[in-house]
Parts: sequence; structure tokens; C-alpha cells
Amino acid sequence: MNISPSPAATAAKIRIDGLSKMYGTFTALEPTTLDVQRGEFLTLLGPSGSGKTTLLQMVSGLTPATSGRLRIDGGDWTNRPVHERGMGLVFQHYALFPHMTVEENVAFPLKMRNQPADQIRTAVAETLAKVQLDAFAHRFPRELSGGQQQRVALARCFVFRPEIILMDEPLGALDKALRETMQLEIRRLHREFGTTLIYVTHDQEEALVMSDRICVMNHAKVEQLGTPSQIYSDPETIFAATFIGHSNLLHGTLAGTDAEGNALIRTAAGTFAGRMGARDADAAEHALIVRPERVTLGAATGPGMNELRATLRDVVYIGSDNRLMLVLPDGTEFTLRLDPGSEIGAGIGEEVTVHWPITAGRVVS
Ligand SMILES: Nc1ncnc2c1ncn2[C@@H]1O[C@H](COP(=O)(O)OP(=O)(O)OP(=O)(O)O)[C@@H](O)[C@H]1O
Repeated sequence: MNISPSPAATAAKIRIDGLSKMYGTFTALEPTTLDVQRGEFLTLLGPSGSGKTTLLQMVSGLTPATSGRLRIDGGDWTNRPVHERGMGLVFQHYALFPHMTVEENVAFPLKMRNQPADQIRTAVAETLAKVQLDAFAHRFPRELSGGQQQRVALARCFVFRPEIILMDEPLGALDKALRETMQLEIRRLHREFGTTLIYVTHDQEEALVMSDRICVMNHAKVEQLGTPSQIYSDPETIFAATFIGHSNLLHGTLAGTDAEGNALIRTAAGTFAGRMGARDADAAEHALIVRPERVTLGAATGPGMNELRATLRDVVYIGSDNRLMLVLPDGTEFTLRLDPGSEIGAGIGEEVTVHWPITAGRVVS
């Protein structure tokens, strides 16, 4: 029996195939290849200038690519004009029409598509209800708060049921509390409509909360592509480890492998073992990465562990997430999570021993 899924079921919705962008001799995006699956929420995450917007704009058609192809549903869309792509676009500045009411703004994409008036009325009412703006249908944008205006922008995008939506920092202008509410709202709308969505942000928490997969970008290229938990627990590069969540980094040089095939790294604080990251073989700089919650106070209790001695510098009580801050002789900081109620057995300035499983660490470059 053939149990392999049909090609149609596995084919990517969007195939970015070697797309690159040069401005003169400046590389805004190195040749980049990645697939976005149908119905997926993919986030481009990276610091300012890493090429996120450039990649998104090439998918939208607003910026022509220097090289590579864009394929949608298997067809070549590289040179297709923006207005023929039918994608929903939402940017940081809502760009609502100021002279139109909320209802008219949301109806606009449907009017452009010559839909019958009664269908437009129904679709607008339904979509406004989904973003909880039904009571504001007759207001003008200037009579709304920033969050409400951004909701109108979302409604105006989702109302015409685009198969692909591109969002570039859509919550960038909102305060933290409102951002968090809107993050959940966008996720909900994405699920309800089953849209394929590419989202740009430089905010790692936002990316972790919202995405099916995250594409971590730095210096005009993709550093790592994976689910939030893959990227958090198995960062492939030092950049990915430090950009997402808190990491302990022990810098050093590669010193071969142990009997189990784990990478050994020689650091100022001793030699440690960790799983070998994917991309580190030839790099100049290496580090063992271990997340604070994988480290335990006390001496190693069995084989397969790394052990470290360091000076206790501070104890930070922040509710459920109490932290011990340590410092190594070479000044490297090292943090671990302290279980509630556990005894430290040492004062500030005294030495403590900590340990973590070899499998919890990863040697990357
Ligand atoms: N029209 C242009 N001409 C020249 N350089 C450009 C142009 N547009 C973008 N760049 C450069 O390309 C690089 C990537 O820009 P891009 O806007 O993609 O970054 P980003 O990751 O989206 O950053 P941000 O989070 O700040 O928006 C930047 O160094 C930027 O200065």
C-alpha cells in the first residue's frame, strides 16, 4: 500500500528559491531558499537591517529580486505584478483611508473586486465582528485608538480572504499590553481563515508566541529555520542562541569528541561536552550553549554530566523564575534557574558547584 502523502498535499504554498537582493554592490539579502507551507504562520525574525523587509517585499512584488525565483502553488510568480498577486498586506502604519469610515475602509478591497453590494455588507459585518469593531463601523479612523485602527487594517486585509498575507511589524507602533492582545488576535484570525502568513518582527517574544516556524535572519541571510521550540532548545548558531531567550555561553576551542561522539570544547573554565551543532566544523569561534533552566545546583550525580565551579554573585527572586547569577574566573557570567524552596548552601561571593546533562548543551559557532 502506498502511504506517502500526495504531492499536492505536501507541496509548498510559497517557494522562495534563491531570491537575493543587491543595491549596487551592497547585499541586502544573500540568495535565500525556503518553503512556506499552506496555512503556515512563518515569522522572519532578526535585528534591524538583517533583510527581513527586503525578503517580504520580494514576495509581495513591491521590490524586484536581483536573482532567484518565487513560486506560488508551483507556478513562477517572480515577475508577476503586485496587483495580480492578490496578497493581503499589513504594515506598521495602518494606511487607512482617512476620509472613509471603518466600514468603508473594510469594504474597499471587495469593491475593488466588484463584489455585489449585499455580499460586501455581509462580509464587512462578519469581519468587523471578528475583530470586535462592530460598534465602530461608522467612525472615521481619526476617532479610533491606535489599536482599533490596526484592527481595522487587519479586517481590511482578512475581509477579501487572501490566500497569502504578508505583515511587516504590524504591531510596532502599539504599547506592550496592546501588542500582546493583538498577537493573540492575529493568531486567531490566521487560524480561522487558514491563511498562509509571513510575518516580520524583530521581537523574539512575539515570534515565539505567534509562529508555526521562525526564520532567524542576521546579516542578510538565514541563520536558522525551525519551530519555536526547536530554535529555543537547539540553536544552531551563537547568534540564534543569544537572540532568542537567555543562554549561557562558554566560549572556547574544539577539542575533539568524547567516546559517545559528543563535541568537546576547551574553555577557560575547563573542558565540557555537548551535542555537536550543525554548522560549526570550520568556524573560528565556538561556544557551548546551555539554557539556564537545564542547569542544577550541586555536584554531578552520575555520568553524562558537565560540572562547573563558579562564584555566586547574586540571587534574583522574580516570582516563579528565581535565578542564581554566577561568575567564572575569566568574568564569564553564568545563570541558572533555582527551584522554589531549594537551599543554596552558599553566600554571595562564595563558590558553588553546578551541573547539567551533556545532552542539554550544544556546541555551535
Ligand atoms: N532602497 C534601498 N537602497 C539601498 N539599501 C537598502 C534599500 N532598502 C534597504 N536597504 C538596505 O538593505 C538592508 C536590509 O534592509 P531591510 O529593510 O530588509 O532590513 P530589516 O531586517 O527589515 O530591518 P528593519 O527591522 O530595520 O526594518 C539594510 O542594510 C538596508 O539599509
